[in-house]
Amino acid sequence: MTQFPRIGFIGAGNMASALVGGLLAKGWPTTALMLTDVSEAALSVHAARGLSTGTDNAALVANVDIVVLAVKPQAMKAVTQALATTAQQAKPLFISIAAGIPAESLSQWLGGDAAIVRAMPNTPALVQAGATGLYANAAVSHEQREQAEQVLAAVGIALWVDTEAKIDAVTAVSGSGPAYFFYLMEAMINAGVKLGLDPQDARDLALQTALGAAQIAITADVGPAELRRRVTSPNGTTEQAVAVFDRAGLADIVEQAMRACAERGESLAIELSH
Ligand SMILES: NC(=O)C1=CN([C@@H]2O[C@H](COP(=O)(O)OP(=O)(O)OC[C@H]3O[C@@H](n4cnc5c(N)ncnc54)[C@H](OP(=O)(O)O)[C@@H]3O)[C@@H](O)[C@H]2O)C=CC1
Ligand SMILES: O=C(O)[C@@H]1CCC=N1
Repeated sequence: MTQFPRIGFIGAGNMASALVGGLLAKGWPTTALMLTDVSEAALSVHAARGLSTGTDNAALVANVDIVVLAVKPQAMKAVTQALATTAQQAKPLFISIAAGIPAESLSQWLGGDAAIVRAMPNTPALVQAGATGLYANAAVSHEQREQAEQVLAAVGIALWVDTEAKIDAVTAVSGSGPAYFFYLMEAMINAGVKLGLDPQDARDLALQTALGAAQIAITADVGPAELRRRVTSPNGTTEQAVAVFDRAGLADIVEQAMRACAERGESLAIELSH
């Protein structure tokens, strides 16, 4: 296996930028990373740090080991169909990070029998704290599987799921997950201000608390339920807050939100797979 496979990103938006930023910080050589996009503005930040950028998606496919398909799901069919001839000649590994789009559709659009890994990463990849679920179709070789894992594990944790349908569940937990925590952060900061804190203080306290809670939950030898119990003194303050969450049915709301997220993955597949 090449030590650093050459990776080309088609689409240089939010998620590609997070992955590229994380890979660069991890020591991935600039010469092994390239990007294309229809938007010069999206490319300029990458060009400024010495990466090869351009607008010719087919030229990129012909020059890399791994193509990361990082355009919106709605753009995926047109982008991949335009690459079919080059894909059949170059036979790179394609990693699609798009929500919803099935590997079978991508393979067909790319001319058939394409090696496709579906990956569902998340934006904390930027700080090597990413969480990615991976699924490979039958055309992916053992070496390509290792390469895909090498790339995503460089920017966080990467785990394989055994059915493609589980990518929708990964999306609900970790792909979209950062947004849930940001939502909670926003709500806590706003509430802290309403309780009388200076906005900067509310922000610093809320964000440091999120960081600390995540770090302790990752390293502790007990689960989140026990960690919560350790914060919750009998007849104390936390108990009152958690009682409000329980009365509002917060756990049920979280489940409903995550089901809606996973179901959107399924409906994107129905809308966009033909
Ligand atoms: N954002 C996230 O947290 C996550 C996103 N994803 C997936 O990643 C994918 C990208 O999402 P995100 O980064 O948020 O989206 P963005 O819109 O930020 O990035 C997509 C980029 O692709 C460009 N683009 C459109 N058409 C083409 C084309 N023909 N050739 C090259 N580039 C093109 C877009 O340009 P323009 O805007 O001008 O159209 C845009 O700059 C999606 O499929 C999404 O499901 C997966 C996990 C997490
Ligand atoms: O919202 C979306 O559709 C994408 C996929 C996961 C995170 N963002």
